[in-house]
Amino acid sequence: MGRVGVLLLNLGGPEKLEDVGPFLYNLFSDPEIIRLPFPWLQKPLAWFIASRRTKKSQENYRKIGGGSPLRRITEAQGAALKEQLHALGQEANIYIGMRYWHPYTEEAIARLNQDGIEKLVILPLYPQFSISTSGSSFRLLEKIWQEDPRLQRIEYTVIPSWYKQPGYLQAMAALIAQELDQVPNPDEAHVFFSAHGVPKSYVEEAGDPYQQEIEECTYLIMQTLNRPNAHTLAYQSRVGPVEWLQPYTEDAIPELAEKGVKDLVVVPISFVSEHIETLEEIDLEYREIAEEAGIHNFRRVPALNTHPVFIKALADLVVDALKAPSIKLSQVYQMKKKVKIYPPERWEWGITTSAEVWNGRIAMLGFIGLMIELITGHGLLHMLGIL
Ligand SMILES: C=CC1=C(C)c2cc3[nH]c(cc4nc(cc5[nH]c(cc1n2)c(C)c5CCC(=O)O)C(CCC(=O)O)=C4C)c(C)c3C=C
Ligand SMILES: [Fe+2]
Ligand SMILES: [Fe+2]
Repeated sequence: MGRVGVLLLNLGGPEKLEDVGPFLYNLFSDPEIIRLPFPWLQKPLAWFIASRRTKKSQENYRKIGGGSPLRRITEAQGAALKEQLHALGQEANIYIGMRYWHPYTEEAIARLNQDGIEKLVILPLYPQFSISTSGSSFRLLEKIWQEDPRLQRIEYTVIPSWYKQPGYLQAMAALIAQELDQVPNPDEAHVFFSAHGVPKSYVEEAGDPYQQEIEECTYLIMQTLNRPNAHTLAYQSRVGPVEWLQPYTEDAIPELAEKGVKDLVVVPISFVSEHIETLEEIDLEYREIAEEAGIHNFRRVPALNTHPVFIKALADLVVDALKAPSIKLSQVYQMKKKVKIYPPERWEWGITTSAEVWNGRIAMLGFIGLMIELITGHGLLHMLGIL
């Protein structure tokens, strides 16, 4: 086998408070994060939303020490993975490609090109697939691949999602068990899975398999845990005015308290590292909601970070992927069957899918304009500097 590389894909996070604005701009510039009818509107709207959100987001990052720990943790995961692969007899270089902050995916690709990597495993650090996370990174990679002929010589394979991997499930179950055993009556504690949300339309209209993969993952973790505890799944971190997957974490916690739950063990399920949504949103915001609602024991299961069973699971995924028939970037969306590739782009006359898509887009544009006018007191054209 030639020189082997593993490309770890992740979201990225601002390292300093000054990074928050440009990080948010990068995030909202992604059409997989805000789906807009007209591409030309993407950048101005990204700038607008990022400018409005920066201050509040900076306050949250300040509460967790002034920046995201994501880069440091992902680098530690990469180093541990390299060591574990070596122990399994598989030498490999590890590359980290972040979607919205340093080290960017483009930088990782430039480095693996320089190193002369001949065989590459693309492994997103998201256990479940979503259009907005792994899907967005895969789309970016497809574009980079098309533009760089050198990459076409690399034999690569993609791991689309891996939430069923036994080692991953065991590591999650071990961390949950450890937390349950800290409460006075472990069997009475309620296990509360809090997944990162996505807009409901991603699942219902665009066919994102995310909700189904999260639900199945929750079920598999509870089976692996093999304890009698009751459990709930809810979704956190909603952004913007549209409906996201329900129930929302901030509503589900007081509802459980009302039903008499006193001990709550919260499990962050969509992400394998500590980040702002665990350290700030769960540990500070949801804890306050829970305590006000009468929950005595609020415990949060730590993220997997460099848990040895988890790192072994990642190494097993890589070793298995190197042996299996390769999966191409263009195949991922076919495998995640329900995902529609893109809405039809060409106009067709009559009551057609295309007409409905365009009607929807025009309505959406009107809606965005109205929202901006309501929030700011100025019209969209005024905001964009056109009027
Ligand atoms: C699997 C995890 C994630 C999904 C799904 C996801 C979808 C999604 N996110 C936003 C908007 C924001 N996300 C932000 C930060 C952020 N998001 C994830 C993970 C998922 N996002 C992580 C791990 C992080 C934190 C990185 C870090 O700095 O530690 C932010 C910025 C923070 C803030 O201002 O609240 C935004 C905004 C949307 C709109 C979306 C689905 C469409
Ligand atoms: Fe997010
Ligand atoms: Fe948040």
